Amino acid sequence: MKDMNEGYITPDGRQIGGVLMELKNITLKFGGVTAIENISFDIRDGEIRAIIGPNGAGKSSMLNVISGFYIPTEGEVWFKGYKRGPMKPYEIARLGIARTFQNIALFDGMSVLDNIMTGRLTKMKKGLLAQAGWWWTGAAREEYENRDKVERIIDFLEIQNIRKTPVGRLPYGLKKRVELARALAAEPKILLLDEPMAGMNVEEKEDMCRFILDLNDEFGTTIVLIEHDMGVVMDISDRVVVMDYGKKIGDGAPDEVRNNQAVIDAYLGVAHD
Ligand SMILES: Nc1ncnc2c1ncn2[C@@H]1O[C@H](COP(=O)(O)OP(=O)(O)OP(=O)(O)O)[C@@H](O)[C@H]1O
Repeated sequence: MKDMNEGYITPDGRQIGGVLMELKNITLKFGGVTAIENISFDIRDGEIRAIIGPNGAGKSSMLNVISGFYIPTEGEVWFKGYKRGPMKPYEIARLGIARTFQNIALFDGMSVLDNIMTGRLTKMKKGLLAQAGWWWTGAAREEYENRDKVERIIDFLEIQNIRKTPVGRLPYGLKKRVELARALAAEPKILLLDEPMAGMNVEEKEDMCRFILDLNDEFGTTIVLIEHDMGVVMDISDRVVVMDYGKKIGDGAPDEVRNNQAVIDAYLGVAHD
């Protein structure tokens, strides 16, 4: 990879920009357990960045540090050139960070459309009083705009035909797609995907891969994903961070990481010294 301060061009010809988020010497401890030990890496504008590693390596913990949900025990997180302090969930969303979860977190009784609309809550500027006088105060226009954005996402993810269906009735793969739609509704700068293909069949995985690549392309969204399916990771990621026992053991383009001996050993379960 070339001069990282200037960004870089991917093998498929996409221009990746400057540093969007920098994680500096991150350590995270839960009592006596060190989930992350002194890890540094950056996330660049427009990049698809994967975090991989065996079970218990610390990947979810790292995603929670990136999202601002966990405050690291040591180290700093810089986002868009500013050092980030403790934040409330709505502040995280307003900063432009959205995520999906390992276990689907949707409202089963609500329609697909209403679930996706909940993803726009942090974008709504008008308060309840304005909603009461919604026509005069501009709340009506805002609602139309919100609906418009949501409809665009529904079209993009090809879920028009289920927009009125309660989420609880959908098969697993479609629920995951609705979760993605809800995260996109917040128009995030960085989208965090925690095992987006887990539990999917081959066809659902192919669809999800296509949507991730397309949304990165169409909306310019930077994506950080944790994924166990190595084929998927190597196919769609620009750069990969590899964790093992809370440490970073590799970082680079898929080909570099694939040929890294420490990574091969970690995946083959070679004993540590
Ligand atoms: N809230 C917590 N309290 C205590 N220990 C935790 C907590 N969260 C994670 N850990 C521990 O931190 C380590 C890293 O866990 P983490 O879930 O981040 O790994 P992971 O790589 O995401 O694993 P998996 O692939 O199985 O999801 C593990 O030893 C785990 O038991």
